[in-house]
Amino acid sequence: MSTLLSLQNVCCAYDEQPVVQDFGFTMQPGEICSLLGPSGCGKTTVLRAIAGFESITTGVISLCGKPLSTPTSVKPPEQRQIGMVFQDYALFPHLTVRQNIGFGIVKHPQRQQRITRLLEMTNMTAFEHRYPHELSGGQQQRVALARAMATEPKLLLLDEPFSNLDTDLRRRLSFEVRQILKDQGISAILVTHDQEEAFAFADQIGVMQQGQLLQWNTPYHIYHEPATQFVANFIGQGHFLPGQVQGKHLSTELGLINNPTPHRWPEGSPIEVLLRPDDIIIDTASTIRADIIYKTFMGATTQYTLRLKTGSIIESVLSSHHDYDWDEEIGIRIDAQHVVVFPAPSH
Ligand SMILES: Nc1ncnc2c1ncn2[C@@H]1O[C@H](COP(=O)(O)OP(=O)(O)OP(=O)(O)O)[C@@H](O)[C@H]1O
Repeated sequence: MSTLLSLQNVCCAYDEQPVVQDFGFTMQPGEICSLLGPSGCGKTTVLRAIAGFESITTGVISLCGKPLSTPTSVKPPEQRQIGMVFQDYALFPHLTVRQNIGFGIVKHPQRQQRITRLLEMTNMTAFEHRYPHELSGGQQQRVALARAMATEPKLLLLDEPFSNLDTDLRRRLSFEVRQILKDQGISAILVTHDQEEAFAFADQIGVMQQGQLLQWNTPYHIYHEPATQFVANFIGQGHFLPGQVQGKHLSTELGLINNPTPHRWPEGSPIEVLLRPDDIIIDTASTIRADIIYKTFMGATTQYTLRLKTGSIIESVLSSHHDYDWDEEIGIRIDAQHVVVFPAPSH
């Protein structure tokens, strides 16, 4: 399959101040990706460079093998066959839903049929004669999506499109939009700082920090095999427990753990093991004891914050059928499928 989008060694700067550095990834047709990272890390700048609103200082951005941006040439946004959906919907207030959707396809030979199809696809047929101010936030975002899809772009760029909506609607709409994109085979890049949204929406996720791409992989691999400590901390919950390399194992205060990379560090090297809440289970017979210092009931599960005898803090998530009390001492053990280890930071 030929590559849809490729970024190679892309750098972007504002007033000669670099904000995106040596950025690179590729996307296949039909893929949905997400750029995830803390505020100010450069997500929107990358998206705007792909759309053609920002120039690049090094590297190349190509679509279907043809360069869109190089440091010396920038194809204008309207010639890129790339659609964009923004956080604030950006609908035309004086146009109806139908007119908004049809705005970019005035010369389309089957304009009315296409609009009707897009109205159906986004479940907005009943609202076609309304104006944007007569719509809810979720409905406005559906119209913005239909308008962006009207021109049949090769790629859709979604810049925090759900962030103005309340949590419940955000989850539902992002699920719906993913279905529409997948049904239509439309490729998309979602920019978000909400990791749950990125996990639910994207086939591939790029985690960014300070203008750099730290890891580009599936949500599963990003969660279970984070490439750096920053990714491990940023994604999901978890605590690092200190330990040492001991043969094929890692020696920790929770006992010996299988070392997934036994040849990586010499015997005795200080390391840190990432333990996710689902890696720690209750075992009443265990000699490893921990005190419950905090407990959060979450419906189907309860999350316990546990203090080990050394003072280290870890977390455990359990079915809420079990109900342990604050301050209760419980037996625990590790049941980790994916052990993530980093060298201990040198102080
Ligand atoms: N027009 C601009 N002029 C100068 N600096 C800018 C401009 N736009 C963004 N920046 C800076 O570039 C960096 C990256 O900004 P960007 O908007 O790409 O980050 P982001 O990851 O999308 O952030 P957020 O999640 O808060 O939207 C930030 O430090 C920001 O202050």
